[in-house]
Amino acid sequence: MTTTPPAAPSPVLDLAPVLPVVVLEDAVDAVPVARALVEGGLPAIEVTLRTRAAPEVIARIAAEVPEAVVGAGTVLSPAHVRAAVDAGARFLVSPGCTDLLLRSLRESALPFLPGASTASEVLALLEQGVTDMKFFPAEAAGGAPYLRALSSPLPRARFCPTGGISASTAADYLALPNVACVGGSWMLPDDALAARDWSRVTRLAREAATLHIPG
Ligand SMILES: O=C(O)C(=O)C[C@H](O)[C@H](O)COP(=O)(O)O
Repeated sequence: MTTTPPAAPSPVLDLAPVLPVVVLEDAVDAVPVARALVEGGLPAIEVTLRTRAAPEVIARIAAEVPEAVVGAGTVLSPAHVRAAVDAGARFLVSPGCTDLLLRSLRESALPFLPGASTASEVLALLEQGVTDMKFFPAEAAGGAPYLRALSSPLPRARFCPTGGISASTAADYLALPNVACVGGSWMLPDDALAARDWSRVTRLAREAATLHIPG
């Protein structure tokens, strides 16, 4: 049997109470969005690989917004890991995990947050030495009460719940002992992005950044 060293706890989880999830169709918006988020107090930024523009979005933020810590989300395959690393991503996030993906995430040498949503998936990651995870899709999978129920039998797992979380539900998650930060896109409403209303993004980011992490 091979033993794998434990994955280092992800410093990304400790940068701010909220990890903004950015989906951009046009790389021209990358730098203003990142600056708006950083100005609001959210330096860690997850750019999902769901759009064609995503690698360029990551590259521009990495090059032009040094105060930001930009990572890639929706990392589903070794090819995505390579694309994210090449673009300059500093952390990797996936909605779920497989052995193949976990191997590739480890080989990247970047901090990573693999997704899990059941006790068995969490246990499988713990067995691999991974303690920091994304709980996805957070609201649809059972929300804060579900995640609280996982904390008693699986106290070593630390989560960034993401998926369907809003400004009004984020605090419920942050009150849990097994939550380090929450992810979401609520500070980037579609209409604000369409209008390029960066001051509104900053305002929403600032509200998110001041959410309290108990203890
Ligand atoms: O594609 C992925 O890997 C994702 O990361 C999905 C995101 O977690 C959600 O799109 C963000 O959740 P919302 O706040 O509901 O927008």
